[in-house]
Amino acid sequence: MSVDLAHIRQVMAEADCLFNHAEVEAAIGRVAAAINAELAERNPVVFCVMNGGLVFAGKLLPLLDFPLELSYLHATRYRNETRGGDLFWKAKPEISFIDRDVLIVDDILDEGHTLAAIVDFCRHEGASAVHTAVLVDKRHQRKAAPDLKADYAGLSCEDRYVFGYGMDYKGYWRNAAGIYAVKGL
Ligand SMILES: O=P(O)(O)OC[C@H]1O[C@H](OP(=O)(O)OP(=O)(O)O)[C@H](O)[C@@H]1O
Ligand code: HPA
Repeated sequence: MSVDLAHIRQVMAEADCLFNHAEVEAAIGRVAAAINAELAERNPVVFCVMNGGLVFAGKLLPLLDFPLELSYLHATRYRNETRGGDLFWKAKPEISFIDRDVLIVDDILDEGHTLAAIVDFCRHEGASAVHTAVLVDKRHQRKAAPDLKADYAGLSCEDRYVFGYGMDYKGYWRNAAGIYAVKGL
């Protein structure tokens, strides 16, 4: 599929900045402090949810000051689109986490189907406790379950399609150094 780079550039030029670099970094610092306070003695396996969780995990991990193991998994529901579909596992966890605490790190809790499915998977596969951290929780009433929340959420954003800090618009702008909302979405 060919990509219209002019459109991709225009989306950034017209986007609304919801959180600038300093605001996002401060939020990541707060999440790290909370995790340090609560999980330091739990010897967790931290799973970065690819691709979106990459930037958040990369910023968060050096701020955690206790022993942990790192791995990744890749589950996707959006596949470079702006609407979610069925969850598709591109890579299931390879490291054993039976009887271990697991910390799932992802960029965004939107409708929450992705996080809920990953949490179910980890519990089913024998994790003793599953903790969740997201950079952004999107505010709306369409959550997969009404009480669905992450244990740690850096920021709460309005109900718009957002990108930056790992989150993509059509596969682009995961590298944006702030969190932006697409004009009109
Ligand atoms: O709460 P939900 O509505 O389920 O959406 C959140 C998920 O969607 C995005 O992943 P995506 O499917 O786009 O895969 P990607 O991270 O590879 O872009 C994001 O990284 C979350 O994992
Ligand atoms: O608003 C979003 N932006 C980027 N990726 C996403 N995945 C779910 N919601 C979003």
